[in-house]
Parts: sequence; C-alpha cells; structure tokens
Amino acid sequence: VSPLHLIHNQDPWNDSLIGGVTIRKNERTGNIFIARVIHGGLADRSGLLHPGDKLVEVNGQKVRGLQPERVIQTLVQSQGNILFKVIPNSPQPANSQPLYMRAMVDYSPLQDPAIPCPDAGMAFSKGDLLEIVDQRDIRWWQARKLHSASLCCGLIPSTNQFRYKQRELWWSQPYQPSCYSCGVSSCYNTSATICEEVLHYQRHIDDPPRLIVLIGPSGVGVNELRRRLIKINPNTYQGPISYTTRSQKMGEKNGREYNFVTKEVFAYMVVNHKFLEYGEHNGHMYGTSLDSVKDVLDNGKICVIDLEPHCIHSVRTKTLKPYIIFVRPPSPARMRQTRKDPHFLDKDFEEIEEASRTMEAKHRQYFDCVIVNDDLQDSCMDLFTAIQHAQEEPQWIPASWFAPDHL
Ligand SMILES: Nc1ncnc2c1ncn2[C@@H]1O[C@H](COP(=O)(O)OP(=O)(O)OP(=O)(O)O)[C@@H](O)[C@H]1O
Repeated sequence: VSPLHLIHNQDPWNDSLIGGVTIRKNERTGNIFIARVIHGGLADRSGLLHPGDKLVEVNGQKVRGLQPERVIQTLVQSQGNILFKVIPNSPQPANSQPLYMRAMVDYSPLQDPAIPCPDAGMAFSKGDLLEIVDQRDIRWWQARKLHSASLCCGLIPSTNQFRYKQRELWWSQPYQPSCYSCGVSSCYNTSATICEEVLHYQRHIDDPPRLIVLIGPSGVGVNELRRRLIKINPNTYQGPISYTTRSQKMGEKNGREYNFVTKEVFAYMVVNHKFLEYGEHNGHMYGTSLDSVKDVLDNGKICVIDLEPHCIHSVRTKTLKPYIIFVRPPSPARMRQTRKDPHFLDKDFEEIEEASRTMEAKHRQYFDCVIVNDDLQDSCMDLFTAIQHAQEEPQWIPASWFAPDHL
C-alpha cells in the first residue's frame, strides 16, 4: 500500500474528474478503482496513479463500499493537499506510437448517454485533427486536438464504440434525418465512420502532383478562379478535357475544347465507371473522366478540376491524392459590391451564402483548405499559395492512401 500526495487543483475541469482521474466501483467487492488517468491531467503529470490502482483511503477516510459520487464529493470539498492511499496495479503500456485521426462527424460528450464520465469527454467537430494517445480501453479512447493550446486529453468514443452505437440505433429507431441522442450528428448513417486515420505526407519530387479540386456553391466563382489560374500559368496548370454528347460547334476541335462522343459511347463510359463526375446540361451529357485527369498528370502538369461535393468520394484515391479547396462566398453585402455580372439578383447572393453554409456543414471534413472569394485578385493569389502548399509542404492525408494495393 503506497500513500500518495496530490495537490488539489482548483481548475473546474479537474474538480469534476478528481484531479484528472475517473473512478469506478466494483459492485461485487465494493472496491473503488482508478478507471482511467486522463493524459495531460493533474494525476498523469504526477505519474503516481495508474488505471486499475485500488483506492483504499482518501485523506484518511476508507473508501471501500462508498459510491464513487461520494468519493468525488469528498475530493471536491478538500482544500490543498489530498492524501490517497492506493494499492498499485502494474501499469499497462499506452500506445507506443500515437495515432492521428481526422474527425468525420461532430461529437458532443454532453449529449452522449453512453460516455462513462461526460466531464472527461472531449467535444470535436468534423475536420478536427485528433491525436489518439490511449487506446487501451476498446470503447473509449483518450485524445487531444492537434493545434490546440491544451495538452490535456479527453475521452472520445473509439471506432468500435461508434459502430456499436450506430448498429444499436439502426435497429431501435425509425428513420431520423439527424440524431443527437448519441452525441454524434448524423449517427444514423451506418456506413459513416467517426474518424479517419491520417498520416503526415510530404510529396516526393518524383511523385505525380496532387490533384487540385475546387468545390463551392454555384455562382461563387469556382470556374472563374480555375480559368484565371490556368490562363496565368498554362505551363504549370491544366484542366482535363471533358466529354460531351453535344455536337461540335464551328471552330471547336475534338480533344481540345471537349472530347465529342455519341450518347451510346457516353452511356458505355458511365456503366464502366470511367467518370469522376458526370451530369446533364441543356439536354446534353457532360463528364470528367479519370483518364483525362491522368493525361494531365502524365504531362507533368498540375490538374485542377471543379467538382460537385457528392462526387468527392470518386477522387479520394491513393493515385490522385486530391487536395480539396472549398471556395466560400464573402457576405451577401460584399458580393453585391464585387459581382458586376448583371445576371445576379439580390436573392442570388443570399442563396449562394445559404448553399455554402449547407455544403460546408455537410462536407467540411474533406476540405484541406478554405478560400473566401472576395476580391478576385486576392483570391487568385490565395489559390496559388494553397496549391503550392499542397504540392511542397507536408499535409495530413488518409492513411489508407499508403496501404498496399492488395489490401
Ligand atoms: N471574386 C469575384 N469578383 C467579381 N466577380 C466574380 C468573382 N468571382 C467570380 N465572379 C464572377 O461571378 C460569375 C460567376 O462565376 P463562375 O461562373 O466562376 O461561378 P461558378 O462558381 O463556377 O458557378 P457555376 O458552377 O454555376 O458556373 C462570373 O461572371 C464571374 O466572372
């Protein structure tokens, strides 16, 4: 039995966790155990308490048989030194290598009835980069947000726990477009994952350039930015030649403006999954094929495409390693000032803003970068800088893009 001294921290986060540990009662024996030690918290920094340690006394008071809430109350009320008497458990090693994940959903521990200790939970939003520092509990991991000022970790559901929760909900509930009952928005989608493992990737000089994908609400200026970028530096950037079923106009050359094909050929290409994206406009079909993107890359140029957000999955492959840039509109008032196109009506600017908000809420976990298209020249510069970063600086990309092909 070893007596330990911990200084009680007045930080309210630690108060509710009793100095950065959560405790649990064994209902059969009445013993109280340390369930987990929160990484970066007070107890962790002391190095004195470990998961599985049996708590015998707190400030001289025996705790066996007490409810955990009662023990917490004693601790919350104590001032200054706290004396724990514990029977240590041999500590298990935490992960030797931290795991890095990108959050694919929004999560709030306060809305998750399954979490063992909501105060110890960590909220996160789609797109946040998380460092998973402890996976010893198969249901609840300890994680911290990268680029956050706090070194302290919080509990998040493991991928197993998330899947289990999704399956449970799928069987128990009628259809709900969005569900907050497990703390996770859009948890009803059984194919969703809570996080995607990511690795820090530095493109090698011999690797093909990453595909640059521009996404934004219709009218925000995605095409304008893309056109300008290619026009300013045609030796570096290029767009793929699209396929169309519309007839060739005077002055157009097959393979230059478009690849002109018959409806039958187009349909054949659709069935054989040749297109990253395709759609209909004015009664004609248009499509961007994977092969035409590869042609640009094979020419040693940076391929820049614009894409509808529902087609993001078609480009998220290890071959293309896309860098996805979301083009966001400025405020409607700013759009009114900057957009000189007479086709725009006042209500269009409100609609563009609304569409942008919806698009971002749904897909922001896939965006590597966001550009606000306010002043056109500034936005072109921002785009140029973002593309340079994508090609020349280390970026977080899905770990699956490194997996061997046969897996
Ligand atoms: N920053 C800007 N300042 C002023 N005008 C802009 C700016 N960006 C785009 N525009 C103008 O706004 C109009 C719409 O731009 P664009 O055609 O690129 O939109 P889009 O996002 O590609 O939408 P769609 O997919 O519907 O064509 C064009 O007239 C374009 O010149």
